[in-house]
Amino acid sequence: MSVLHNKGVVDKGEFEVMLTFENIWVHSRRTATSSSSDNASNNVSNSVTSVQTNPFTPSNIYQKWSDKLRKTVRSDPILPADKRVLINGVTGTLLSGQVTVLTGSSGSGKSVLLRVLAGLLPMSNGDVYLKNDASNVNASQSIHDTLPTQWRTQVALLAQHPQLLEGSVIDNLKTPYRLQAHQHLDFDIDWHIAQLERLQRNADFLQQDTYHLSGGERQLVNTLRLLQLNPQVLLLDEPTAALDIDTSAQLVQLLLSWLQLDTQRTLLWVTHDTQDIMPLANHHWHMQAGVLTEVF
Ligand SMILES: Nc1ncnc2c1ncn2[C@@H]1O[C@H](COP(=O)(O)OP(=O)(O)OP(=O)(O)O)[C@@H](O)[C@H]1O
Repeated sequence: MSVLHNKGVVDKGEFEVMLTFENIWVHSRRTATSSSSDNASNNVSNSVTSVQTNPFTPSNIYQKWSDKLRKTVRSDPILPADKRVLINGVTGTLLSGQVTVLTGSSGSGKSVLLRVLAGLLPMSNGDVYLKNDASNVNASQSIHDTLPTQWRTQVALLAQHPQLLEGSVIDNLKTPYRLQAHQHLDFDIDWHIAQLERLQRNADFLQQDTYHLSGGERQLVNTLRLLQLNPQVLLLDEPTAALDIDTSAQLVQLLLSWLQLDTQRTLLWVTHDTQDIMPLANHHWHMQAGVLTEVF
């Protein structure tokens, strides 16, 4: 039976709760309004109608298209700001040492959920709790009571499109240590060389210019840059989407070995390709139109 110790922290048998989220809602924030489109098209049409004589002049042809455009704009439902629901009251728990796979069609809200959990996107309602790393007892910290920079040292998001800086691979790997949140950690080149060996690359890779890296190699650098910082929760947004079969398999192995090396880690893995990671999944969640369901 589950036992609630503190808010957001529950024992789940042999596994510990690393992260739990409760009743999360996210609404879209619209910045452009339909009325401003109307005004814009009105302004154009006003200036055009003042010169109409020949129906085949460019300005009259423009007028025809402008009228058509205005009709299209008006036929759209006009939603007030904060009306569209992107995430619909979702709740879930990530357990230690476990891989949770999240599937769902394009635009269903998977990336939005990951960004909320990583503290990169504000939620309209709800809470996220992280197991308190410094404590042996079952206590947790809320995302609302934690500095974003502090939160992101423990809950890391591996984005779909890696952003690397100009310079060498090793320059990029060292970059996080310049941030205050990671200044207590030391860059460990031997760890990187060992990981590169597993990825069938030698130490020369560290000196390569990131400008010349392939999409797959960029993702590998991005992954190593995050893993070296030892987050408790790793959120993966389609990490193998741009990789060939071999590199994809290597990355899956790298991530799973990393997970198994410490019992205080968990993975939430968004994917469309259920062949690479699904056989290894402990849990499967599915998202549809912002609603999360547990498949197993
Ligand atoms: N910051 C934002 N503000 C408003 N709407 C957003 C924001 N981010 C995403 N959306 C919208 O939320 C919906 C869900 O987007 P999301 O990126 O989570 O989809 P996804 O399930 O990850 O899709 P894919 O599998 O294609 O990556 C989309 O309609 C998107 O346009």
